[in-house]
Formats: sequence, structure tokens, C-alpha cells
Amino acid sequence: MSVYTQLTEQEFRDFLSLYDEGELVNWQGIEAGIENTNYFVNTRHPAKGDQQFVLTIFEYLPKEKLPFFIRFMELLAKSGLPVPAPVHGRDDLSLKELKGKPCMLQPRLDGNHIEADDLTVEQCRLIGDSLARVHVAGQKASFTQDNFRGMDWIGMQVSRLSTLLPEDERKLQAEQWQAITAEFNDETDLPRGLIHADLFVDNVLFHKGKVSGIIDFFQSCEDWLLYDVAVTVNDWCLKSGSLELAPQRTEALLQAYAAVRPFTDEEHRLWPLIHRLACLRFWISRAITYTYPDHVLDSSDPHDDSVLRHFKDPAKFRDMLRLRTANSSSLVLP
Ligand SMILES: Nc1ncnc2c1ncn2[C@@H]1O[C@H](COP(=O)(O)OP(=O)(O)O)[C@@H](O)[C@H]1O
Ligand SMILES: N[C@@H](CCOP(=O)(O)O)C(=O)O
Repeated sequence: MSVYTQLTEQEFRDFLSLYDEGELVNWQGIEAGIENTNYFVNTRHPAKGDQQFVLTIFEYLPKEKLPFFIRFMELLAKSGLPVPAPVHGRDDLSLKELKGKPCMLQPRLDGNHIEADDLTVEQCRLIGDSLARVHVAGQKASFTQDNFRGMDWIGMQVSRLSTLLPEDERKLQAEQWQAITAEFNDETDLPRGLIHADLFVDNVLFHKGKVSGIIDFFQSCEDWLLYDVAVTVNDWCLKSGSLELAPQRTEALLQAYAAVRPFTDEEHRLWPLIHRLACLRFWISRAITYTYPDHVLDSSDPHDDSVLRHFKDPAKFRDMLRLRTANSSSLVLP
């Protein structure tokens, strides 16, 4: 469970007084998530009735990065996607502060998470369609933000980790980074746009056979659209208990995506390699969170047992990187 910032009842009440969303009924810390503190917060309003929200407190993201996420979420919600547009306070602003940390209130969307192993081919199809719609809607944006975990960041982490990793892992990262930077650079002719950048299964809710919630936009940014597709496929389309891609799931996701936004020739060519970029990125971010937590959680002491958190296994993406490299000829876009 990841609840880094604990709040008292009075602090919840004071916070809610900044909004016209009613009085506090109750709250509960949310177990999922590793980077931010999240609470379910229920209120009762004399006219609006019972309401359900999610309060997100940003533990390490700098305040200046947040307006982009808010604008992107608002744009997607306005485009008809099931994205929780942040709630505006009495001052008409959605970005607030609690205990010196930026925070915001979002509507709690209906639906449930599905365990990756239980996903159906239909759910993979639905998320392929939704992802393409996110990308198409993002093309309308007049605002942007760089990927703070993009190529520059990955390059920096590869050098930082080189003195800390075992020799075989250091060698693997160095070789992969060389292959990746040879193709992915300023001359790369891949379509770019606003991407979610973390569309893992646990960032989507399903309700009544539909995608009812796309959440956690706090890695979103401008980058290669195909990178977002690779990140998504690598979490949604695995065979049960394996890191191999399940052909039916993969095909369903990619075909549904391509029906909304067809892939370009350059995207077809670079599909096998962009998988390796996606794997390397999450291997590194997990290694940093898991093995070297000080590097990530600048604003809280990683050895402080009073905070509740959970970690994700970096080795999964190291092994997936090896597998995608070995099987690269089987990675084909429709
Ligand atoms: N708007 C929302 N509606 C419903 N549930 C939400 C919403 N936002 C977050 N959650 C719940 O909170 C959990 C953690 O949120 P998330 O944004 O993924 O946190 P983190 O950024 O720390 O990973 C999600 O897995 C989901 O269960
Ligand atoms: N999906 C990432 C973790 C990103 O962190 P989150 O707290 O924003 O979900 C992974 O699985 O490594």
C-alpha cells in the first residue's frame, strides 16, 4: 500500500472547504499505486447529493509539471473519453496544496480493475481502440510537455546504473542503449503527439463491458505514439504466467488501434526496436524505485516504516527486454 502522506479528519474537512462539493462523509487510503498518495473521499452535498472523489497528493512531481496533466485530462474528458477531469475549487483552480505538496481532487470513476491474467481478447481490443482515441484527441492540444522519463532521462540512468548493476546487466543495458540510440534520435520520422506513457492494466477500469476509466496521467507527455503502443502491449498482451506476447490479444489490441489511427511505414519498421525502448525504460524506473529508492522519493525517507508502499519487480522488464530482442522477427504491426 502506498500512502505516504497521512491526513487527519480536520485536514480533510479544511481541504474540502476549498470546494463546493459538500461535507466529508468518510475517506480511505488507496492501496494501489507506488508514486503518489491517493485517497477515496466521499462527500454529501445538499443539492448534488452523495459524491465520490479521489484525492491525489503528488509526492515527488514538481508543481510546474502538473498543469499539463490537468489540461490533457480535461481535453480527453471533453473529447468523450472516460478520463477524470480534475474538480475545480471555489477559486476555479484544480491544483491545490496539502502539507506543502501539490494535490488535486478527481471524480471517482465507476468500474473495476481486471487482473492481467484474466483479461479477455475483447478487453484488449477495447483498450487498443481507447489508446488510439487518446492519441487522436491529443493531436488537438495546443500545449505540450517533454517526457521526463524519455530518452535523455534513460541515457542518464544507464550511466548512473552502470556502476551499480551486476556486470551482465550493465552489459545488456549498454548494448541495448547503443542499438536504441542508433535509430531513435532527432531524425526519427515517427508520428509524435501526447501520450499516456503508463497505460498498464492497473490504470484502466472496466464497467458493463466497456472501458469506464483511464487514469493516472502523471507520466503523460509528448513522445512517439508508437512508444505508448509498445508500453501498453507489453502489459496487456502477455500469455498467462509468461513474458511472451499472446498472439490473439496482441492482434486484437493492434488491429483496434490501427482501425482508428493506421500505422505508418516507419512505425512498421521500428516496431520491434521500440519494444526494447519500452522494456528498458520500465526496467530502469523499477530498478531505481526498488533497489535505489533514494533516487526517486526525494521528498520522503525511503527507510521510514511509518509510510506504506509497495514495489514492482524490475527483473520482469529485464527479462522481457531479452525476450523481445531474441524474438524480434515475430513482432509485426498490422
Ligand atoms: N479517478 C479515479 N476513479 C476511480 N479510481 C481511481 C481514480 N484514480 C485513482 N483511482 C484508484 O487509485 C489507484 C491508484 O491511483 P494511481 O493514479 O494509479 O496512483 P499512482 O500514480 O500512485 O500509481 C488506482 O489503481 C485506482 O484503483
Ligand atoms: N506502471 C509502472 C509504475 C508506474 O508507477 P505508478 O505508481 O504511476 O503506477 C510500472 O509498472 O513499473
